[in-house]
Amino acid sequence: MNKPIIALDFASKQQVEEFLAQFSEPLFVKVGMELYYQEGPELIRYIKSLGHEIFLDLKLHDIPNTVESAMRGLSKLGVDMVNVHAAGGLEMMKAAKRGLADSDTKLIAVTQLTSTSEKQMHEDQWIYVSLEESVLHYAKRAMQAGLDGVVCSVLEAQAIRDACGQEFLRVTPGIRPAAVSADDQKRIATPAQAREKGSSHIVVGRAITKADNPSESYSQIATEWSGHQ
Ligand SMILES: O=C(O)c1cc(=O)[nH]c(=O)n1[C@@H]1O[C@H](COP(=O)(O)O)[C@@H](O)[C@H]1O
Repeated sequence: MNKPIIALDFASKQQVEEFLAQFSEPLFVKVGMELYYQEGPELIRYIKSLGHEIFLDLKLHDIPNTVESAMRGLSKLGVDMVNVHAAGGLEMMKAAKRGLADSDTKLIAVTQLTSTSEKQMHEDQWIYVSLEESVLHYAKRAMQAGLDGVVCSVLEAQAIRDACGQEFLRVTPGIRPAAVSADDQKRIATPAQAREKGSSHIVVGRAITKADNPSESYSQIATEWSGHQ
């Protein structure tokens, strides 16, 4: 079972240091734009030096040439996973993969953000199919481009596994233990539902980072996710 990925949505290295000091085991952490735009590559090197796995979540979405060059730069960081927006298109996703050619970094594509409802997708994007159909379409395009998987919600994970196979990653944020509020997320599920419905990875931020006892919250979520309760 893959470790839950902890979203380090903090504003500074100091906050990251204080947070990570509460854990003794190797973790799988996600560095997103809030942190990376403040602390940059140096922070990635620091987290790697502690022995943690890293998902660098910058959600690239630009013309193919720009994305390829950006990925070539990111490939030197030696992170475990990076992402792009599938909405950038097949050519952009192929370009992103070319940029990572000399590294082992896994590349996944964001389908529809977990903060997006079907109604919002219709109103904002004028995509007039069901949300699941849109996510599935993006997943198939990502697979066609040679990517390793997608970011989706738990609600679409099973359909993607059926269509794209077990090896194609289904990385699912929007995870909320029953007692935690949904905040801005729309398509949410518990860690146990994620396991039952075919996620390959779960991403958890505030339910751990804002908990009174983050390490205890992490252990509970990891236990529920693994099914060994
Ligand atoms: O790519 C992501 O990681 C991502 C995609 C998505 O569709 N939804 C989503 O919430 N995320 C990220 O996953 C994390 C979820 O955080 P919490 O809602 O606090 O658990 C955040 O860092 C988001 O940026």
